[in-house]
Amino acid sequence: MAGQAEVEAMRRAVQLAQRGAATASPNPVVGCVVLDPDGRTVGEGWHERPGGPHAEVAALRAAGAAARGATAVVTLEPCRHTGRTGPCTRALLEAGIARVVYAVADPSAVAGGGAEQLRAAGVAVEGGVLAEEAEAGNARWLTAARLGRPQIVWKYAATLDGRSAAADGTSRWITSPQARADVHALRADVDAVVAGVGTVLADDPQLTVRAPDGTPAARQPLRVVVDTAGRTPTGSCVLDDTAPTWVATAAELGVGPDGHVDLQALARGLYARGVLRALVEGGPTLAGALLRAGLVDRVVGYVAPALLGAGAPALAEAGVATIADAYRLELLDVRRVGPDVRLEAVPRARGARQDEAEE
Ligand SMILES: NC(=O)C1=CN([C@@H]2O[C@H](COP(=O)(O)OP(=O)(O)OC[C@H]3O[C@@H](n4cnc5c(N)ncnc54)[C@H](OP(=O)(O)O)[C@@H]3O)[C@@H](O)[C@H]2O)C=CC1
Ligand SMILES: Nc1c(N[C@@H]2O[C@H](COP(=O)(O)O)[C@@H](O)[C@H]2O)[nH]c(=O)[nH]c1=O
Repeated sequence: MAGQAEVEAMRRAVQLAQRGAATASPNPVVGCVVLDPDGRTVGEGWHERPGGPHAEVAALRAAGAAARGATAVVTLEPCRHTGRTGPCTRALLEAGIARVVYAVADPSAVAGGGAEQLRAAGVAVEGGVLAEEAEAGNARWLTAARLGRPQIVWKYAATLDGRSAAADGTSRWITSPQARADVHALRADVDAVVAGVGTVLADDPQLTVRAPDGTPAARQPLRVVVDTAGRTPTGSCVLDDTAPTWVATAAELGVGPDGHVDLQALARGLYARGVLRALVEGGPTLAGALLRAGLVDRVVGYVAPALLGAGAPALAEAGVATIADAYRLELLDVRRVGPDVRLEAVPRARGARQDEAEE
């Protein structure tokens, strides 16, 4: 059982971890406190940026010789892999740490298993201390690590009758400037903005984060065009130099069951590029295919009080033939944005009706 001093040290380590909140991505935030056998803090550290020292290494450096026989209290299970820096398990062993207390297990295939390795080397190891607090501070990274892919948010803009373009293909603009500013806040909060080549051909979108006056933000997410045969025209706005762009083709990723880009490979490819959360901005065909592939974790809909009566629906074929197969979602949030309504929802298990789900 972790003693009082260790629990307090973990609380401190959770705070320290947050110092890396703005800079650690795509790495996790991690904090570490080294306690001597009397429970006194002899070193503190946190992970600041990818390529920089891990929290354990920073704390061990601060502790110096006092680390021998001491306890390392760390918010994430120490890694056992060599990435840009060496494994933390080795650093802990070399420093002579006698006991390791961690909060959350490392779910990643390459880095996980550190606890076992330390135990095998004779270190006393205890996990799960203040796990909830540490988990909350690292939710984005942990979700992606457990899935082995980014969290995928599908955003669409539609009229009250559920259309995302008019009969002639025009769709600028369905929603208000206020709603579109909200979309730019969504973009600013993700690592990639994804669209199908159909949207690129129809809209020539820029897919960047911009202020209302058009000024691009300093930090831009990766732009991704899902484009089986590489039809993205040279000169497309999405290929300008405002932000990096990945044109994801079948030549690179292979084809999925429907003959287009393999979407599971796309998801893994995004993760490999450090994308922890991706925003899919259509169009309806790609959104339907992602839903079928089980690759939509959250939906954000902007609904404008307008009617079209004809034109493309917000969502095309998604593998639903009968009402029992409908995707049912749990509504998390509904609010007005200017004249429009913004809805946020998460998919539930297929086929679960609202009334059944409430029983
Ligand atoms: N209001 C809104 O929120 C939005 C509206 N729109 C509107 O939607 C329309 C464009 O729709 P749409 O053509 O459906 O656009 P999409 O962006 O969904 O592009 C569809 C294309 O993506 C490519 N693709 C690559 N891999 C896959 C895959 N695994 N599954 C499915 N498609 C794949 C396919 O072409 P290929 O196989 O050749 O690669 C496919 O034709 C325009 O009118 C635009 O204005 C678009 C976005 C948002
Ligand atoms: N029409 C429509 C949207 N369309 C989405 O925005 C993209 C344009 O991005 P950009 O060129 O960066 O401004 C477009 O290709 C499509 O994905 N979004 C909305 O919030 N409201 C709207 O009414």
